[in-house]
Amino acid sequence: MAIFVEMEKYDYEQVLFCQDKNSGLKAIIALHDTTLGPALGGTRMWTYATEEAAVEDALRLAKGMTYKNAAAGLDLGGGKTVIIGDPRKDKNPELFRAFGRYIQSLNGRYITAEDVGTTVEDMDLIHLETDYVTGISPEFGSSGNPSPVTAYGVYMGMKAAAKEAFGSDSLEGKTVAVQGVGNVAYSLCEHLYKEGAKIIVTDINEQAVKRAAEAFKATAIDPDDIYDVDCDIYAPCALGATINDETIHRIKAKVIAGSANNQLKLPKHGDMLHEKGIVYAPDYIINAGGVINVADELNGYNRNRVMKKVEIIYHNINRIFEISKKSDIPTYVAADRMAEERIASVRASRNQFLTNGHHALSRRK
Ligand SMILES: NC(=O)C1=CN([C@@H]2O[C@H](COP(=O)(O)OP(=O)(O)OC[C@H]3O[C@@H](n4cnc5c(N)ncnc54)[C@H](O)[C@@H]3O)[C@@H](O)[C@H]2O)C=CC1
Ligand SMILES: CC(C)CC(=O)C(=O)O
Repeated sequence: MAIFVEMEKYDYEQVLFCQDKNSGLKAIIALHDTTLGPALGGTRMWTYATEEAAVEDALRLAKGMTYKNAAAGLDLGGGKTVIIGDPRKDKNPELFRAFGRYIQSLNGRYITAEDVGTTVEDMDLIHLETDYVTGISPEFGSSGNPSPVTAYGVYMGMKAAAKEAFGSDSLEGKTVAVQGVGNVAYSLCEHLYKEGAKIIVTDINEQAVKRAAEAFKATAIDPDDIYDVDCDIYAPCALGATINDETIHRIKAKVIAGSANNQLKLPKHGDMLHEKGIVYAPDYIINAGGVINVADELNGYNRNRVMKKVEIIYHNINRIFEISKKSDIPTYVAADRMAEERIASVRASRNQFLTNGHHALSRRK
């Protein structure tokens, strides 16, 4: 990969490669755009097939955070980290502390939190080295694991998408096929189960499937069968790019609404969903609950306030559908438009001359 070509193509601000021989840390922090404020986005730990795949993931995820934070109305930019390694085998306290020092070196330009493969305990280790970390243990006045709040937002967004597709936002009796029953999806299933949805689950981790199948009377299926199953709603809640050339013609659902980041492998897959009349709730709109939750820590955390704020996802998803219908554009394009307009308006107003402490002229006596 020609890294500067890639950075220029999507206008990335900065990419930081971090290594610590002692602990085995190999991390990539990607900062996409800080027009709206410091970049906030989680840290993913994953076994990547190649270093190039890790860089690509960090870049895609960071750009997604810029759009997610902008569309959610947060005064935050977009960034993300990937740590190369197996979260079950390669973690050690020194690794997260070394990573925490790298975050501290960015002096507030980047704030992290959990993502796939990282936990509240990992964030607590990072916190030993820097304050620029959220989702740490509640005893520090923090919000802990963001996943239940992400799940609540996905549930709200799924209801809005159901209303669009079926004329009612009730999920009672609807069949929802959930791919990946990790932190977010387990909590999502709790909401679905309470509302009387029929749940189908799959995961590459057999224990995770068993736990969800037992708790929610869900039907367990093999990972590859999720695309062929008869269902009303497909909820991708594992990794990205599951809507692709191989899967798109197999999906029978009328609605796609799930927590995974970067669900569309390529933009053309969003166009294809639009042509097929499948109601797609754009990933970074529907899964913004987690970041709304951790962002609240920056002002002194209040759970009740957060749960109210997260309900905005229902309205944001509706707004996307309205823009999509009015302009006859795919929903992912409508979402991009909403986010880009907010960033552009802030960027334009920042072009005004400001005599603040950062401007050379303000130091003149
Ligand atoms: N945790 C959060 O608050 C947020 C998470 N997300 C996104 O939601 C998704 C899920 O996140 P978490 O629940 O936190 O992660 P997790 O790691 O707890 O759960 C992911 C699950 O997907 C399973 N999985 C991986 N590949 C699979 C495959 N090919 N087929 C079936 N299952 C597979 C894993 O075994 C795991 O159980 C990720 O894409 C994440 O980036 C987005 C916003 C916030
Ligand atoms: C803090 C996380 C929940 C934010 C993030 O990385 C995401 O929304 O993907």
